[in-house]
Parts: sequence; structure tokens; C-alpha cells
Amino acid sequence: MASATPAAPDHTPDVVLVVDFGAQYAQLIARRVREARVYSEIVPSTMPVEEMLAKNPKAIILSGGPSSVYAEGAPSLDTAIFEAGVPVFGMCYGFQLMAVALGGTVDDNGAREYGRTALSVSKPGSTLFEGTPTEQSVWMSHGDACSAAPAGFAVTASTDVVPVAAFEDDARKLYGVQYHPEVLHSTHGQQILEHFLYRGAGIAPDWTTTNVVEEQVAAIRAQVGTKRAICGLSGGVDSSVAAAIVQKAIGSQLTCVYVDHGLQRKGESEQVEKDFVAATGVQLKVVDAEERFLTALAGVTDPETKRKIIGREFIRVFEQAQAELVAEAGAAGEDVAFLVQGTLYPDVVESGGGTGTANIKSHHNVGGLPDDIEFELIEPLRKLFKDEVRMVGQELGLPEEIVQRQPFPGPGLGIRIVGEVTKERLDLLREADFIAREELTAAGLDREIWQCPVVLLADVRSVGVQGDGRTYGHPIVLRPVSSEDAMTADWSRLPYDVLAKISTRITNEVADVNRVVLDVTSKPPGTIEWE
Ligand SMILES: Nc1ncnc2c1ncn2[C@@H]1O[C@H](COP(=O)(O)OP(=O)(O)OP(=O)(O)O)[C@@H](O)[C@H]1O
Ligand SMILES: O=c1[nH]c(=O)c2[nH+]cn([C@@H]3O[C@H](COP(=O)(O)O)[C@@H](O)[C@H]3O)c2[nH]1
Ligand SMILES: NC(=O)CC[C@H](N)C(=O)O
Ligand SMILES: [Mg+2]
Repeated sequence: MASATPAAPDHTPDVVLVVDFGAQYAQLIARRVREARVYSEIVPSTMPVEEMLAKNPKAIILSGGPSSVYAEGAPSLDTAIFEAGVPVFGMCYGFQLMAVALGGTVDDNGAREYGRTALSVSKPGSTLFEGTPTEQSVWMSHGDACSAAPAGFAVTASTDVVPVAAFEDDARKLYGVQYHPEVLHSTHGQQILEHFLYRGAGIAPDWTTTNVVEEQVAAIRAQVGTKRAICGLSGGVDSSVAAAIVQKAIGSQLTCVYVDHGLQRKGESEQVEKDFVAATGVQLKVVDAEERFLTALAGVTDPETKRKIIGREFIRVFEQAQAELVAEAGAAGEDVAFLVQGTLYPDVVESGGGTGTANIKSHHNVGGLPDDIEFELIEPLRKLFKDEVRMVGQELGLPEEIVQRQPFPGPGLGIRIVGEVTKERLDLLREADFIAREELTAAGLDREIWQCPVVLLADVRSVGVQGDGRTYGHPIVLRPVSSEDAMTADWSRLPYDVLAKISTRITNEVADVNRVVLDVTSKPPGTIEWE
């Protein structure tokens, strides 16, 4: 049934561009637009305006940003963007930039507002505010303020300290708000954003993840033709959904490769067989690569070095699997030319790095890839956020256990042992992790928390007393977090009795561990994983 079918239809969905001025929330804006069922992409503010317009956007959103519009070197934008006939919506910095560019006034007049603020709507029937209360709560975060709107704009909302908190020009389809409609604390934020998209810009809310599957299936068929592909399958949400899409496109030309690198959690390898293969009937090759990974990691303690080694070994194993497949099929080497990965949009945005973005850590499947990789990559989820990937998984009929699974990083327990990675330490951590997961599941908390890394501080020991004797063992760290997309996170307030149970069980059941500690750091400043 796997036949090469015609090329993908040349169908780019109506795109809304989110121009990023260094905002905390550019990804969040893009997600909110998609929640309004309109396709969106993020572009850096340094992209020339002609290039933005060449993407034929149906609307443009200007994000917030840390700079002051009048500061030297502050990011700016060619004013041609306001004259192209494309509807524009400015938020915070974007709003201020628009005000200045079109002849209004923005200054630092001491009108600072941070956090929850009361907004008064003065034109309740306006394009942005129709049907929303005249008094609403919005989220502000600014030091500069617009004191006079440009000519042609109606001022439609204000606050106690800011006279121009929103302005609208229906004739030119230009809109702006001083606050952040994208954060949940702005009570009618999503509605205002949708009013801009549907009423201001006249875009129909018809983007769904179903279109994504159709588009990807067609594109992959065209790309792969009669050749073969392998997919790195971890059993996680992303690679399972990616594999399911590719399988739909090329059927038996796909072989999934599960790398058992010895850094897995307890029961993980069996689960891949049980859940994914059972649900999809995909061809699976399991590679036992424990010795290879542990040898390569011997003596290494630096987190980035570990990540680079793991990324490299993954690719080497995929190459080996490719060679075996070729030998089995008696085909020529280039016939297995494609590697499918479950890379997501946040991975791409983060590693594509806006100008001046710091490299925090190399994710094994993006920044951790070796330079000499010869596969052509297929990444059907490159444009999607995690919650959208889950929706696609559901549409494809994958089981709940896979679709709702908590993320688990490719480098596995290798980046949850602070210190050198050895077999003994992995076994110890596997036990502790298993207990934590078992208790969290029993308490019904799996959907409430995003994930809960369990970390072994292998080079730390502390004194304890167990069975009336002195112990000198390792601490285990619990890192439960809640998050929308792993870009930011907060530590989960787990019930004390659940924490107590996990602590008691780990210290009783795991040899050489005499202490359990709880990580109560948000992200930022801490990342979710310790390395
Ligand atoms: N043990 C493994 N064997 C084969 N491929 C793997 C393995 N671990 C990770 N990968 C590959 O690396 C990619 C990125 O890993 P990542 O953990 O981000 O995604 P995932 O495991 O598919 O989903 P999740 O985020 O839910 O854990 C995967 O999509 C998969 O292609
Ligand atoms: O597949 C992966 N390969 C990696 O190298 C990697 N590093 C971190 N993570 C996961 O990404 C999310 C954010 O993690 P951090 O806050 O630690 O950066 C969290 O969900 C982490 O578990 C990874 N996933
Ligand atoms: N959040 C923002 O976009 C802030 C804009 C600008 N830096 C100000 O303080 O007013
Ligand atoms: Mg994973």
C-alpha cells in the first residue's frame, strides 16, 4: 500500500506572523493565535520587512520586548509594515513602537504598571472590545507609556495611570494594546486577540491539526518516494506521533529504531513494544547499545560533554541500524536515506536562537547532533507545540498512555546523575525514579504535573541513621514541575502525604540513599533538568 504519490499540494495555511522583539512571551502569543485556530509563526524583528511581506501574512502581531522605544539601538521596524495593507496588532513594546512610528507620543512619565491592572474600556463597541466588560483585569509589564495616540486612531481603553491603554484604526486595520492579552491573567485576553484576528483582520478560524497531518503525509510521500526511512522511536509522545504520521505516509518503507542505551527508566523498553507496536503494527528494531553508551560516558561529569556524547552515539547507532537494514534488504546504501525525528517547534525556536539568545543546553536531537550526519531529516512536527502534537496523536488514534505521557528527555537518566554515569548509579536511580512514578500515579497526579525528574547527586554524601546504625549515603532530588510548554515552569505543590510516602519508600527501598530533598525552584531561574 506504500506507494509514492504526487507531490504535496502547494498549500501554505493563512499565516499570522508574530514579530519577536525579544519578548518573554513570543511563543505564548503564537500558541494563543493557534488556539484561535489561525496558523502562526514567529519571526525575529531583525528580518527585513520585505521578507516578512513575502510570506504573504494575513496579519502581523508585534510582540513586547525589554527595550525602550527611544533607547539607542532599540529594535525597530521599517514603517512600510504599516502601509502594506496588512492588519497589524501591537502589544506592549509593539504597541509603543507603532505609536511612535505613526506620530504618537511615548515617554517614560513614571507611569509604571507591573502585574494585574484594572482596564477601563471607553469604546465598548470597538473592534477589539465588543462584547467584553467595560471594566476588566489585564496583565501589564511596562515602564514607558503612550500619552498621545497617533492621528487617525481612536483611543478605546485606559487605566488609572495610562491614558492610552488601547487604540484602534479600523480604516488602516491597525490596533494596539499596552498590556499582554496573551497571558491568562488578562481575563478577556484571548477574546481580544480573536477579535483582532476575526474582526480586525477578517481571518476565518479554520486551521486545525488535521490539516497538518494531511499536508505532512503528502509532503513525506513526495520526499521519500520509493526509498526507505528509519525513525528514532523512544516511546515518548513526539517520536510516537512522528512515526505514526510517517507510517501513514509510507507504510512498510518505515522502520522504527529504539535505542536501548541503558539510560532508560525501569520498564521503558518493554513499554515501547507493548503500547506503540501493539497500536500501530510498525516494524521495530531494538538496538542494545548500553555498553556503547556507558563506555563513551565513562569518566565524564560535565553536562554539555555528556549531552554531546549522547547525541553523537545516537546517530552512530542509527547509522549502524541503517547498515543492518540495507544488508537485510540487500538494497543499496542510499536507499535508507531518511531519519525521522520528533523535533517540536519550541526546539527549533530555541536552537534557531533569536539574535543574542544564550545557549542554555544542547538538546540531543538538535544542538547535540554531530556535524558529519549523513541522513536527510524528516521532522513532521517541526511547526507544532506539545499540546498540538497530543491532539494530532489523538486524531491518529494512538492510545492515551502514549498521547498523554509525560515528556522524558532522550539523554535519559544520563543527565539526571550529577556526576559520572555508571551502571550501579543508573540502577540506583532507576529504582528511586520507579518509586516516585508509582506513587505519583497512585495519587492520581500524572495529569496535574508536567513531569517529575528524579535526580541522583552522585558526588554528594550525607550522614544518616538507619536501623540504629550510621549511614553515609546519597541524596535523591525530586523535581516535580507544572508547565504549559517547558519554556517556563513552576515547582508543583504536591500534597505532603504523597511526598512523605515517596521519601519513606525511597530511603527504605533503595540502598545507599538516606535522604530525599524537594526542588522548589521555578524555571527561570532553574531549568527543569539539572544538567
Ligand atoms: N531511546 C531512543 N531511541 C530512539 N530514538 C530516541 C530515543 N530517545 C529519543 N529519541 C529520539 O529523539 C527525539 C527527541 O526526544 P524527545 O524526548 O524530545 O521526544 P520523545 O521522546 O519522542 O517525546 P517526549 O518529549 O514525550 O519524551 C525523539 O523524538 C526520538 O526521535
Ligand atoms: O529529548 C530531549 N532531549 C534533551 O536533550 C533534553 N533536555 C531537556 N529535555 C526536556 O526538555 C524540557 C525542558 O528542559 P530544561 O528546562 O531542562 O531545558 C524538559 O521536558 C526536559 O525533560 C530534553 N528532551
Ligand atoms: N513588556 C514590554 O513590552 C515592555 C516595553 C518597554 N520595555 C516598557 O517598559 O515600557
Ligand atoms: Mg523523550
